[in-house]
Amino acid sequence: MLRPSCPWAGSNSSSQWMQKQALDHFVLEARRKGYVARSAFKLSYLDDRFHLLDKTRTKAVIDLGCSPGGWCQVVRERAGDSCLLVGVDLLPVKATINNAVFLQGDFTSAALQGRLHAQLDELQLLPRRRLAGVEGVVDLITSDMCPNRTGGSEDRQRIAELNLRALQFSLPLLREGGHFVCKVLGSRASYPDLWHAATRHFLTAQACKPPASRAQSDEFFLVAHSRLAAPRKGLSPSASVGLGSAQQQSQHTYGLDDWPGFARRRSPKRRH
Ligand SMILES: C[S@@+](CC[C@H](N)C(=O)[O-])C[C@H]1O[C@@H](n2cnc3c(N)ncnc32)[C@H](O)[C@@H]1O
Repeated sequence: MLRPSCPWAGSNSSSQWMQKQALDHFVLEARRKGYVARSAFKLSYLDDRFHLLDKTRTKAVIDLGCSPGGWCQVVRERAGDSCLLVGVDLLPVKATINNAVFLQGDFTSAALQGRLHAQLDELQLLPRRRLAGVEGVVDLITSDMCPNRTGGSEDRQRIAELNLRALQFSLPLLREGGHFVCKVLGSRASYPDLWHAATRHFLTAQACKPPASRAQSDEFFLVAHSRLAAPRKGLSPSASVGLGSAQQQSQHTYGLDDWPGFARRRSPKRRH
């Protein structure tokens, strides 16, 4: 959402946010390239760096927290039209994406997860039984989900819990060699359980800050690359595989998200 109407304009923080958006390089670039959100450049960067998407190999992607649809646009662009794409968000998706299924609701609710499993079943994306055991078939699961932020340390805890649930949900669905990416807040110390699980189940795990992620934000992305056939044993929570700089991470304070959910809820119309 690039140029929202702004019924709440007048409060300092929202007009500051609008000013920042108007001048922002990535907002202008997103508008030029037809992305519905500047966040598209975060996934593009992560893909350039970690090779998550491929036109011939990527057959199925799940995007949690997908509204307004910037990441889905990047998936469609980079994985091609035949890649199955399922998105979930509390809010409706604004982008028009061919051959994609969107489910609106709270990812953490049993009802939404039931609908999601039914949808995955219909698309034949549920784990398959093989002679050697059960195997997932999804190539990439992303989560840019971010609960509305209060600015306190509980934000980090809430997103860490949400991410852990997303990873627990994702592990059985991902094929061997598949990837999991999620937005994290703060340094690795803010999400020890998530980090531990990522390093056990994937070949590498790295926290990365794309240039499109605002410098004043404590947002990073955890990229868990290449799901292992079986989890590593005996890895302590402090073990590091491809660890980003914790010192660099801890310099960042809370900042604004891209066109955050609470704002979109108040202003459903998008103007071009
Ligand atoms: C930063 S935005 C995602 C932007 C998206 N990646 C894009 O490029 O367009 C975060 C989204 O997470 C969604 N979200 C937060 N908590 C959620 C939950 N429990 N279930 C589903 N969606 C959630 C919000 O509604 C919001 O749209």
